[in-house]
Amino acid sequence: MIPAPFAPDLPSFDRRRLLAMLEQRLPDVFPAAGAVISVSVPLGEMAISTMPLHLPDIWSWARPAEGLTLIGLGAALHREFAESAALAAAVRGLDWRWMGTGDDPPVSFLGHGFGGEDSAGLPCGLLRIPRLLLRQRAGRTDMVFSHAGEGDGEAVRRDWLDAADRLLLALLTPMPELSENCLTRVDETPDAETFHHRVRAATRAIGAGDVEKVVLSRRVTMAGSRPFVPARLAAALAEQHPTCAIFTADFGSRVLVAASPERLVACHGGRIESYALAGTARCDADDPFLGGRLLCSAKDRLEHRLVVGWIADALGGLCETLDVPAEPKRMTLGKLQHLWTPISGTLREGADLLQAAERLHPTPAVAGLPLIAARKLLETLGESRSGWYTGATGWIDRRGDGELAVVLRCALLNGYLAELAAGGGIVAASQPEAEFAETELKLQTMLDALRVA
Ligand SMILES: C=C(O[C@@H]1C=C(C(=O)O)C=C[C@H]1O)C(=O)O
Repeated sequence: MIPAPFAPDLPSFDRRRLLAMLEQRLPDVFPAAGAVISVSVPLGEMAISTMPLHLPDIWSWARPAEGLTLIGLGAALHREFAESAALAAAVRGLDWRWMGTGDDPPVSFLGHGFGGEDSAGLPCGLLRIPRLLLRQRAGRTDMVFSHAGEGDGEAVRRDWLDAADRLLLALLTPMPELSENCLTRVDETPDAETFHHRVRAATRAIGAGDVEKVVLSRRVTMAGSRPFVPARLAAALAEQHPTCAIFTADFGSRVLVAASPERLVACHGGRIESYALAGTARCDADDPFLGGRLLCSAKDRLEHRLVVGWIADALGGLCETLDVPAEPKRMTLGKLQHLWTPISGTLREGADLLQAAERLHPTPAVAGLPLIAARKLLETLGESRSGWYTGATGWIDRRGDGELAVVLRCALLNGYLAELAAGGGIVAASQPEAEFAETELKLQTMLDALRVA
C-alpha cells in the first residue's frame, strides 16, 4: 500500500447539528405538476476540499482556483435529448420555482456530445437538476434541494433530509489509501499508422483548398490493475490542475471525469467570456525557450488565429462590447502549454449563455474551418467521437449565469477501464509524427492522474 499522493483535508463540521439545522430551516413544500421546486439553505462557512466517495449518482463541477465547487447528488429532473438544440429549449421552458433564504439561485447541470452519433452511446444532450446540490462559492456554502412534479410535501422533505445525511456522511469519510493503479494500454483507435495517414490526407485537403483547418483525434483505452475510483481521479486532477474546470458526470455504469482548460463560455451578470485555446507545445522546466518558440510559431499562431476569429464572430452579434486581445498569451498546464486568448464582452439585452454556447460549439479548436467542410472531412476520414469528448458540459443557474467547458483531457471510466481521447488541429504545415506526439502529450494529463485514481 502506498499512500495517495494527495491528501485532501477532511471538512470539519458537526453532521448532527447541520442536519438539525436543515430540518428546522427547510420550509413546507407544495409540489406541483409540471414545476420544479428548489429550496436553498445557507450553511455558512464549511470548507469542502474533497469530493464525496462511494456515492453513486453524483454530478460535480469545480473550479478550484476560483473557489467554486458544485456537488449534485441524485436527480430531481433528468432529461435526455436527441439533439443539443432541444436542450436549450428545455432549459428555457422550465417552470422553476425557487424558495430559500440564500442569495444564490438553484443550479442545473447540462452537457452534450460533439454532435452526430456518440460511439460510447452517451445521450446527445442532457439536462439534470440535482435532487441535492452542495455548493461552495467564495467561501460560502449552501445546500439546494429540488423536486420536480407532483408529490407529498412531507415525503419530499424527508427524502431531502435523507439525501443531505448521506452526502454529509460521505464528505466525512476519508479517501481510502490505495496502491498505485498500474495502467495497460489495451486499445487505440485509430492506430499510429492510420492517424499518420489521416494527417497526410487532411493536409492534402487543406492544400486543395477544401478546408483551412481540421482537428483529428485518437481514442485510447487503458485498463487499471484495480477499478478506477472517479472521486479519487477528480481529486487528483483538482490538485494537479486547479485552474481547470474539474467535472464528473455519472451515467450509471460509466462516469465521465475531466480537467478541461477550455472555457467554451461563462456568463455572470451579463458579462461573458470564452477562451480561444489552440496551438500546443511541451512545457519543460529544462527548456525555458519552448514557450517563446510557441508564441513565435507561425503554424501554431495560424491554428490559434482561426479560433479567435470564430469566437469573435460568434459572440459579436450577441454582445454590446467585445474585447478581443490582439496577441495570445500562454497557458501552462503541467507538461503542456497552449496559446490562449481570453475573449470577453457584455451581452446585449435578450442574449444569453445558451445562445452563446449554441453559436460557439464546435469551435475550430475541436472541429475545423469552414465547419461544414471540416465535419465532412472528419466523416470521410472515419473519425468518430465518443464519451462526449469535444462536446461541452457545465452548469446554469435559474438566473441564466453559468459556464460550459469543452470536454477535453477526459476519461470515461467503467470499472477497470478508462477511455481517453486527445486530438490536435491540423493546418497546412502539420507533420504526422509531431501531431501524433502532441496527442500523446495531451493524453499524459489524464494518464498521470489515473495512476492514483
Ligand atoms: C483537441 C484537444 O485540444 C484542443 C486543441 C488544441 C490544439 O490543437 O493545439 C489545443 C487545445 C484544445 O483546444 C484535446 O486536448 O484533445
